[in-house]
Amino acid sequence: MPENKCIEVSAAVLQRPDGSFLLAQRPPGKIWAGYWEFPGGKIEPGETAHDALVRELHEELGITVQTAYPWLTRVFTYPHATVHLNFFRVTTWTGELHPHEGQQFSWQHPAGVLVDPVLPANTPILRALTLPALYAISNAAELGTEQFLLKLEARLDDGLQLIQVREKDLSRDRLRELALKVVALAHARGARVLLNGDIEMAREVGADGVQLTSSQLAALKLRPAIDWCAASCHNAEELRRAEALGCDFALLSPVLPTRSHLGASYLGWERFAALAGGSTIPVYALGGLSQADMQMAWQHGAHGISLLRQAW
Ligand SMILES: Nc1nc2c([nH]c(=O)n2[C@H]2C[C@H](O)[C@@H](COP(=O)(O)OP(=O)(O)OP(=O)(O)O)O2)c(=O)[nH]1
Repeated sequence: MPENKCIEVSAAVLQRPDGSFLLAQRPPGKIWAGYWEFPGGKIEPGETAHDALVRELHEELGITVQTAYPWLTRVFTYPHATVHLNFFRVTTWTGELHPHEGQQFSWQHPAGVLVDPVLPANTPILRALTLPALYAISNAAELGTEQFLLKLEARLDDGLQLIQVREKDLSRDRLRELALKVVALAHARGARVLLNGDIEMAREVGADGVQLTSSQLAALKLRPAIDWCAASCHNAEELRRAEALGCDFALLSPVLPTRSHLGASYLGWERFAALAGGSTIPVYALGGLSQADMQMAWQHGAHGISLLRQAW
């Protein structure tokens, strides 16, 4: 088989409301037999990635896909070929799961996958699945620190899992103080915190990661050594840069007009979809949104949404 052969593949992250997803074991006789993967297969000539997904899930599992959101893509080179994987999140389907090709299936949770081994191309995909749909941005600037911390506690109790501390008006000392409190509250409830723009302080306060500003993204030659590294992007060039730097996910904004940038231009959902489509890292939609926009964001290729005022 020629080395440069690139196989187009569609794969489904079949998700249940509790967040668990289905993995399938590759059957004997196939390349990488015994390895666990997301159900799917090769795109046939003339098919779209979505068509192939629907066909494969019908053939392999006997189900009919009802809702499939385009999510991530990934190119990976195996000794046998290079694969271009198109991952969809499938949230509704009809029919009972029935293994038509004799393979094993297992529902797994993002917090800890218990089957082994998983196809090597899928490692970052499993990590991306640990990211929640909602990414909340702090708003101590408008609420005041005390009020913000009270609201944060309540949201954490409601299940908030990912927070960005972004307070441009605070002095470094006040920001450190706030970030330490946010990290303590969040970690007590298993939530993660990223600090905007300050890699050193993110480490100092024990944050889980850093949210790079677009100017940091442009200037950095290497991904900062910290568990989670996200980037704030506004166009295709910045998104490609975030992917190339090895960022774990991106924010893409502004999707809609926002109160903080009145009169500024915004992307709109079609442009958002064109930019986020084909991304190799999860993209959160940001700007002028509310929780009610989640479905819209998923339909346009977002991993989820990021909220500032509307989060609290
Ligand atoms: N289905 C699937 N394939 C994956 C995943 N990750 C990954 O690297 N791959 C690779 C393995 C294979 O090289 C390729 C899929 O090809 P395949 O041989 O399974 O496709 P198929 O089901 O159409 O098989 P066949 O009809 O040609 O036998 O993509 C994944 O999560 N799901």
